[in-house]
Amino acid sequence: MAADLGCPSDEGSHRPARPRPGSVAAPEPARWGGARRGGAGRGGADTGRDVGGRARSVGGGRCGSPIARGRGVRAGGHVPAGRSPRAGRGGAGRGAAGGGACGPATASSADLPPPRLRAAGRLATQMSGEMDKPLISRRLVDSDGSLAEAPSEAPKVGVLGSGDFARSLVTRLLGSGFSVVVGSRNPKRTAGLFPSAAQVTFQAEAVDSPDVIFVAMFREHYSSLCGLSDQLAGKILVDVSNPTEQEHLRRRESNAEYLASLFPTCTVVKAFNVISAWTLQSGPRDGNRQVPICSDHPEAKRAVSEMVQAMGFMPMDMGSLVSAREVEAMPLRLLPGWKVPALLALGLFIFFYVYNFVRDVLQPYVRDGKSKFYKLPVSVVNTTLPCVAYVLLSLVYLPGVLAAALQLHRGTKYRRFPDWLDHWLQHRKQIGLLSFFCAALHALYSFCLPLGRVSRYEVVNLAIKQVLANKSHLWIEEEVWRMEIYLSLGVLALGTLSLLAVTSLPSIANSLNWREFSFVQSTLGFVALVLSTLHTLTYGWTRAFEDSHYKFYLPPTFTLTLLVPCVVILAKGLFLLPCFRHRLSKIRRGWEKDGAIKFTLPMDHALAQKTSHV
Ligand SMILES: NC(=O)C1=CN([C@@H]2O[C@H](COP(=O)(O)OP(=O)(O)OC[C@H]3O[C@@H](n4cnc5c(N)ncnc54)[C@H](OP(=O)(O)O)[C@@H]3O)[C@@H](O)[C@H]2O)C=CC1
Ligand SMILES: [Fe+3]
Repeated sequence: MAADLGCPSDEGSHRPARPRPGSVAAPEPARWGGARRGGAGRGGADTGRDVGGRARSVGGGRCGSPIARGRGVRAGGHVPAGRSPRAGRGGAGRGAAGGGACGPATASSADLPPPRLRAAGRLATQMSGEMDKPLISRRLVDSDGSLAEAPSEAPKVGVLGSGDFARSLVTRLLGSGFSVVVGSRNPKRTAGLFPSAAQVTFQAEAVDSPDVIFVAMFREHYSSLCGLSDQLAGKILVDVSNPTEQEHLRRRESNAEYLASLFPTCTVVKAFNVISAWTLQSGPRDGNRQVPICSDHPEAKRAVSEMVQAMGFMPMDMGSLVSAREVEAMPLRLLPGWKVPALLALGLFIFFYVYNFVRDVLQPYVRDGKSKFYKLPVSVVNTTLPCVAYVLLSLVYLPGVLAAALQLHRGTKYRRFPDWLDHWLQHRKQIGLLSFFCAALHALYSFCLPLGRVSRYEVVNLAIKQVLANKSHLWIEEEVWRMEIYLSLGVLALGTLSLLAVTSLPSIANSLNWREFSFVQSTLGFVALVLSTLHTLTYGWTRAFEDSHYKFYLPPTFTLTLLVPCVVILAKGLFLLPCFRHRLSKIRRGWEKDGAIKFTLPMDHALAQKTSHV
């Protein structure tokens, strides 16, 4: 908490001595015209006036779209003092008591000067006007491809810190049409790391003019900014930080809330923490465009959201600053939703691998003393993978069958499924993708089998046997047909599974309507299950009925794998019978057996009318 930190409230004494303006800043581009950054007139106050003036003229009427203008007006509107929950947090009591918060003792967010917020609104408005421009604006790119010069009318944004994240952020901000001032403890050392269009200066100077300041530093260094609390008052601080997993578990308070408690006169917005420095630099991609944002101040949130959009990302409103903890947990998650399916796949793999090992390796060794341990790396794995793929695929469709059976039994769809079934239904996509992964590996292993020494020796040995037995033509018609059908069905099943996997990608799924999506996932998925079953049956052929294939009294593996898929296929077939199908479709349209809602299908209604006078 703030109190632990004991940030000094006599802010003046801690403020670092302001450097001689212009001593280390990036070389001033000639085209900057009115926006004076360097030379004798580059002092903080001057810069502030320039930016303020610019913002005013932009807010006055040259912003982009009418929507953006409308937003800008709202954003710039008067904000009632009591609206910000921060007002309660950093109030006079805490300040007067000289608590942990940095800055003037009596200040609170209720005192946020409206001009600051108006400027933020104007900034957002101006930014949204830039949204339809390319991410890396042409005029910013030097002939050598580097970012050179920000346009003079660009809205100004501050960035504190000069690390990896700050550098990528600055590059993207410049490329999106912003003017950026970077605040560093040692600008001389770090200036060369930034594009020449960025102004790199001391922290105290950097926070003077911008209304939105990104704090691209680690949490433990936030308190070192306490000396700037006077200058930061009323500004929007964007917290981009991420805790480590241990820090997240140990601390109850999010980094953003901690920053807000240190600077009660500022408005803190949590954003960009889920975007890596690399993504910022290389530009947003489909899968990671979303930027969750939260803040207690709607106007500040809107201003940052529009910046996010201007930078090519998609803002996602996560509510007030209490959500920051949840937002900070997002990058810590390791493949959420995959844990149970992955454990299931691993469990099945171990089970079938051990089963195949006992049958194919241990049994010949124990019974005949034959060493078949060479089968462990490829052969046993390749017998195991299709079993896992096949069972997993049937487990994608089993919960749907169970849910239908439950609805038929209950005579309603308005009762919750048990939790385990709910979770199972939610994990079907991951289970399906793992099934596809195992099937693809099975195909690859099968392709590689002829490359191994084993199959080469087997072919040669068979040929020698044929020669010794004086046989010139080995051709078993039934075997040939079995293998041809088996291979063809396998390829068809894998092809259908690939289609399912591709359509589960968000970018493809979003381009399909609901009917198309459900046709692919439900109908084609079921076709894939049937094809896999036929593939397994042609592999097994008559082996299930031959004693020699029951090793240690264990049935062949394929007979085990057929159990669940056959149940699913039979149940699906059963639900297609008119009596079940009709009842199920009534239930899914809201009909209940004994409940309050009596639902009559239009057809029944017509029938009832026809027969009512009989
Ligand atoms: N890297 C990434 O991909 C991502 C990072 N983040 C977050 O961004 C923030 C910055 O990360 P990153 O850029 O990687 O970290 P770095 O360590 O590379 O940079 C941190 C910067 O903080 C500045 N700083 C200010 N005061 C201090 C101080 N007292 N001690 C040390 N440094 C100080 C330094 O700049 P100077 O010396 O110029 O003052 C330094 O360059 C972190 O909170 C991180 O969680 C979030 C998402 C992704
Ligand atoms: Fe196969």
